[in-house]
Amino acid sequence: MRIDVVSIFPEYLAPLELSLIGKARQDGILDLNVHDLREFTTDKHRSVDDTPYGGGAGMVMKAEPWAQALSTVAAARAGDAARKPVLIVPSPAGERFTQALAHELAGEEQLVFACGRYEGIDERVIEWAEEHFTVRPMSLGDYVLNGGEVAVLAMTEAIVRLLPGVVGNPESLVEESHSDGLLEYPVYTKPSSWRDREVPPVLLSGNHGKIAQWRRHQQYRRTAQRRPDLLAEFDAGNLPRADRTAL
Ligand SMILES: CN1CCC[C@H](Cn2ccc3ccc(-c4n[nH]c(N)c4C#N)cc32)C1
Repeated sequence: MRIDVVSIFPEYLAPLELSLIGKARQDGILDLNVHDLREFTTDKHRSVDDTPYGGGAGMVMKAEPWAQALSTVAAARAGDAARKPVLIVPSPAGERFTQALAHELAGEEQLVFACGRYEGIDERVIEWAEEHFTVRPMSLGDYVLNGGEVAVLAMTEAIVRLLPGVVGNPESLVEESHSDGLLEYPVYTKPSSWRDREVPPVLLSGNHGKIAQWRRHQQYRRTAQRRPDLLAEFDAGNLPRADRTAL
């Protein structure tokens, strides 16, 4: 997978050199390219913003630097030339980023992220970009950040970790939160007794059927307690009757 990120703060993306994402880059699984938007300006002040038409607080990001940057990225396309790369525009006004979307986007050959700042990017850029990209405004969550970079860090990690060869044990991707519509079960490790708190005995039993049943039940309990909205969506018909009464 190729990922291109355009930002006025390229150093914000430095954490993508670390840990599993960094290893994916070293292993050739991920080709990550970060571009400084100011490299695509032409004035001596390297201007990327200006005052908003219609008035209002703050500044808006100018269209031309973005068009120059995104055209350069589009030209460096990876994979099937007939398939437009996906341009993800982090925005509080975007579709909500979810684990399902992470899986969908992990199937793309190239992703481009446009990190806005100030009050956002001139809307005509989004309209123009449709010629070269499949444009998807996307929100990390229902709260306001100061720009798109934090969202790109989170989205990139959520997507890239799903690529084959990135996570050591692919099994761990199966039972994690949101992978099957439920929250993940609690985990424990040595020592079995810690500050008078014991590991649930079933986990020490060696009975894999009972352990699996206990873990599934914990998933339902946690989801019911912490995210009843998810349980409403989840097909409760999968829930064994004994587990339902215990919720
Ligand atoms: C129009 N608003 C006004 C308030 C300040 C905003 C700053 N900003 C500028 C670019 C930009 C990009 C993403 C996000 C963002 N916020 N929350 C999320 N989940 C996001 C995501 N993805 C925020 C951003 C812009």
